[in-house]
Amino acid sequence: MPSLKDTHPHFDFFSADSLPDSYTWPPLDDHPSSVHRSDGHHPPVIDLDSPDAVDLVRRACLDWGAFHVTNHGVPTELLHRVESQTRRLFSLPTHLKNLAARSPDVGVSGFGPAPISRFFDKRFWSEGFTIIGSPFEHALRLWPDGLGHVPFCDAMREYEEAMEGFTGRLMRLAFASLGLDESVASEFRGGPTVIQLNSYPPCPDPGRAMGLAAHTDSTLLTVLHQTATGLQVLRRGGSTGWTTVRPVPGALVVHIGDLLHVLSNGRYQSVVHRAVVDRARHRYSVAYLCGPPAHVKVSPSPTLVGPDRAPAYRAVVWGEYLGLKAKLFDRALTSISVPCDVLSIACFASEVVH
Ligand SMILES: C=C1C[C@]23C[C@@]1(O)CC[C@H]2[C@@]12CCC[C@@](C)(C(=O)O1)[C@H]2[C@@H]3C(=O)O
Ligand SMILES: O=C(O)CCC(=O)C(=O)O
Ligand SMILES: [Fe+2]
Repeated sequence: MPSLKDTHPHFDFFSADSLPDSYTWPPLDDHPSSVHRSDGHHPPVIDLDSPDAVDLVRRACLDWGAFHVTNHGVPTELLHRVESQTRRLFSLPTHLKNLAARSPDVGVSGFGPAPISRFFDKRFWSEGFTIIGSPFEHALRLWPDGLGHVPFCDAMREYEEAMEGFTGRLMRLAFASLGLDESVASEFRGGPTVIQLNSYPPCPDPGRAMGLAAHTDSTLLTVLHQTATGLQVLRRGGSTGWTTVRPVPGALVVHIGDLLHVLSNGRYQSVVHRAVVDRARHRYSVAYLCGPPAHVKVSPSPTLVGPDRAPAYRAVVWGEYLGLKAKLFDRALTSISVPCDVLSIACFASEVVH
């Protein structure tokens, strides 16, 4: 079984009093400690029970590709429990973490740097634990006494159930906001569970370290639970640089992923985001990555395609798209876009027919 040492030589984040060269990035000008923005410049907070929720979601998706949600129905007690089990997991000693390291031959689940880290020369100041399906097998290796894994697995299973309900509601809202039939959203429910636990230890030089580099998620939607500052988003079309998404107590953050970008034929763009780190605070985040069932093809919705609006992307299933992301990273979405010459032929053909 490969250990973390094989895939990513272990580095003790806590004993470092300066940044090693392999962790030193060019200065992050937009690090929250050096940027002070007005309060208006922030992804909106949407009350899911608001009668205007559909319009608010449409505006947020068009303007930001990200928003906060309150009244989401996920119990506060469960959010606390998931965060405390996440802390418990990352505070395990390295020799135990090595027993549950991600192994490329077996899959993506387990401890390791975020999979996209291999596209960068410099390392991320973070650790990740990816859960695909049940965490039971990995958790039993970490807590071999027969009981230690129970509170961790219970919290993750309950979170998964709560997220299935919540993302079902969100997908219906997103469909309605695009003018699509809400009932079709149910076809995209029930995909494999993917939870990404992230840990960002305190860092001696946060302005030159990167928690998680800029990326979009390969999902329909991602729900992020964060209680400390660190998430930043790029507002599409704006020239305003990185915006720090400060945690809103009790709210969950929602990101548009690449597959909703495809389904909406580019009307809703996936949000580019990253995580930065702090000098004093150890930050944790929990991402629930919502994708479609394995066999479901995602393509631009026929309702959003017409004679004047050709499909901008070809159909793709989640597994294939994840493979493209793992190979091409930020060129994955472009790799499934329909080239312009094909588009103009399609437009011409439809003009001839009509
Ligand atoms: C289903 C998945 C999405 C993800 C790759 C993965 O196979 C499991 C981990 C996910 C994650 C979480 C951190 C950011 C991200 C870009 C990464 O490196 O791993 C995402 C991947 C993704 O959305 O492409
Ligand atoms: O920790 C964060 O704020 C971002 C995490 C994230 O982008 C991810 O897990 O995909
Ligand atoms: Fe992400």
